[in-house]
Amino acid sequence: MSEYSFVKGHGTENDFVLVPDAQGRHELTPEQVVRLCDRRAGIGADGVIRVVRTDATDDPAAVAARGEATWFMDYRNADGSVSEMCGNGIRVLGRFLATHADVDPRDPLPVATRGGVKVLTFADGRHDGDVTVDMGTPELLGDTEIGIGERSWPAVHVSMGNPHAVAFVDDLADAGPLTEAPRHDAATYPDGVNVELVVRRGEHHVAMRVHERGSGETRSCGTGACAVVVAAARADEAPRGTAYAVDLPGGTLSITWTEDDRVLMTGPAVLVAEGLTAL
Ligand SMILES: N[C@H](CCC[C@H](N)C(=O)O)C(=O)O
Repeated sequence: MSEYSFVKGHGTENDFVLVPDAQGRHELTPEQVVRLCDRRAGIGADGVIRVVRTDATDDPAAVAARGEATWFMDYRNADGSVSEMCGNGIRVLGRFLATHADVDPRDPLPVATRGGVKVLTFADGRHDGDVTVDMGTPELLGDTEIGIGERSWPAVHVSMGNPHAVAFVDDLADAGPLTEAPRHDAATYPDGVNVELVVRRGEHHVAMRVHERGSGETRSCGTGACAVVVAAARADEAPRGTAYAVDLPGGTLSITWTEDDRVLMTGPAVLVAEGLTAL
């Protein structure tokens, strides 16, 4: 077993183990990711983020982003599966780079992901404030349905680079404990899906729960909150540029679907510990 340095962080209590790997020497196996995420036998997290230079990995998304982004976010879910994008995680990655690498928080920070290059900006150019992520253009892909226990709800299929099914419910408690993946159409979601349940709290104000593909119910999901706002803004016929407040069990995110069809997500990012771990 070799030792790796790690940093533990979270964004609205969606938590991650970051593995700094600038030179691309620590490609992680699914088994290693599962061990890192184990909340008893490991450090514990909803996912793992390997932070690697785009010129130090042959991941196609990183190779395609060379010249545009120095850093690549290699995101894995707690079950070891790979995901295209992680909204809370990329804010935590930004915080790490602004405090541990030679990244100047006064400048926009492009980061390569499997869902394309995302640009981060730091509030007031400070390394310790909220982080805004340009999450790119959402895709509204039609209507679908999800099922939990005896119940089912219509849902909206939204992609933020990763797949989401957004269901408006009367009460977030209606679904009970989200102990297993909600039923969904396998043809629509051949690689699984992140499922969001949402209620309205006021004008341009919603609250949600999420069952994440590969991680189970989490306290927050950044891409999920973006998918929720796209579905809600369309249903509300809200003017583009309207900021929505999204309450999650782990905190609140501010999300805007802009006039040029991009989604901006703003929220906190907290580093809570760093150390060494055997893998
Ligand atoms: N927690 C992440 C989402 C991870 C999505 C992952 N579960 C997937 O398989 O797409 C976020 O803040 O966006």
